[in-house]
Amino acid sequence: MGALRNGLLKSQSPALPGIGNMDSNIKEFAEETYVPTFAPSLPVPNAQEMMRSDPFQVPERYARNHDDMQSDTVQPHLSFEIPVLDLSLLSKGDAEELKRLDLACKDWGFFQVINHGVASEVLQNTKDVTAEFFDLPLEEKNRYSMPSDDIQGYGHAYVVSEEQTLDWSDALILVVYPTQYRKLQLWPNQPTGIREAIEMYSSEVRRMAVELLGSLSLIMGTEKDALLGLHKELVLGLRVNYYPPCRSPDKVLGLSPHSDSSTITILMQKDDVCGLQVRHGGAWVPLKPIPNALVVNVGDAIEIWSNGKYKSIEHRAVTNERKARISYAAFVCPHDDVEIEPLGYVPDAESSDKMYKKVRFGDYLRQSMNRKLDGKANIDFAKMETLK
Ligand SMILES: O=C(O)CCC(=O)C(=O)O
Ligand SMILES: [Fe+2]
Repeated sequence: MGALRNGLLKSQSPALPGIGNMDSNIKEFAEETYVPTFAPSLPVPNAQEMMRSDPFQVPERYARNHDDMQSDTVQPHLSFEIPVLDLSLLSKGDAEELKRLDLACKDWGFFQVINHGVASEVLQNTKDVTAEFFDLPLEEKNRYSMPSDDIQGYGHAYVVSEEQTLDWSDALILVVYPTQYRKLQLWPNQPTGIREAIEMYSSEVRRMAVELLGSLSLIMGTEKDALLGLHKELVLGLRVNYYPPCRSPDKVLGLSPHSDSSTITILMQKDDVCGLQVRHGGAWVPLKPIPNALVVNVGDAIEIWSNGKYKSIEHRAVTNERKARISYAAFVCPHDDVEIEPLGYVPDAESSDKMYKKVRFGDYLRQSMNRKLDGKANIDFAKMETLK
């Protein structure tokens, strides 16, 4: 059975202590249920504690190559060119806004979304309660540590060797949808209300994702519900990134350059600290937060489905000298068993030749999670041999 290749079977969902009205959303599984695991990651020191114990040190494992860092070009004046789209117009099928979406996905692979319909209280509550989580003593947070075989829980992902340069961040990673994939033993219980906040925020993000998939289907020349249907089941993983300040921000990176393996990623970030940078024309462009807007980026799955018309753009996070930064990346993905390949009828596709072969999404995702974050290297797995 393909679905069981990378997962595990459990006969019952775990107990749900203190989860309040979330219980009603969770089915009782009398039968065996597939719950996927993703990839192992080597344990590394906690970045927040490291900073707390000695704010002036940058241990060798975190220090980036000086020449590489110096040769990076950052172009802050281009920040204002990153498109801002209105979801309420997109959802109504507004032709002009759909055209702008097409350009945004072609030229930038990144855009900010306003009028998305997620109440500002929901955004703020999620930010407040998760910030409180990261302020808890390490011992409390470690109750939700990632197990040795998976990257769900609190810890670090994508660490595959003792030699690789480490990112200046910690993360809490949880699969939220479908509900039967939840590993609730890794969902924090503290501070009060954190589970409900994650549930509420994720359900809003999922609604947004469905609307965006509708608009993307239209600009890809197909029926509005086509992309959602292709997912078989919408999988949503939430990664909350905590970037402690760094007194030498030019020596470290919060998150190494990478593209996301998802279909799309919906990202919330703190309004008052800049950190996200997007690759554009060979330079890095800071994505300046618009209060209450959410950021969306094209993931590898859309690049493959659109035969390269829409590109999953490399991005990275830099650290701030004084302020911690928290970002919330919701990765919207197809079911593991979905086979993705160029759709074939995307208008104005870059090439009429197929640039990507058919890949099972679960295999694609796991090969990308079993390596360090490394620019656009993931997508080679799906490239036609002749194009590698
Ligand atoms: O912190 C950010 O803004 C970027 C996060 C990100 O790219 C990710 O988690 O994949
Ligand atoms: Fe990312």
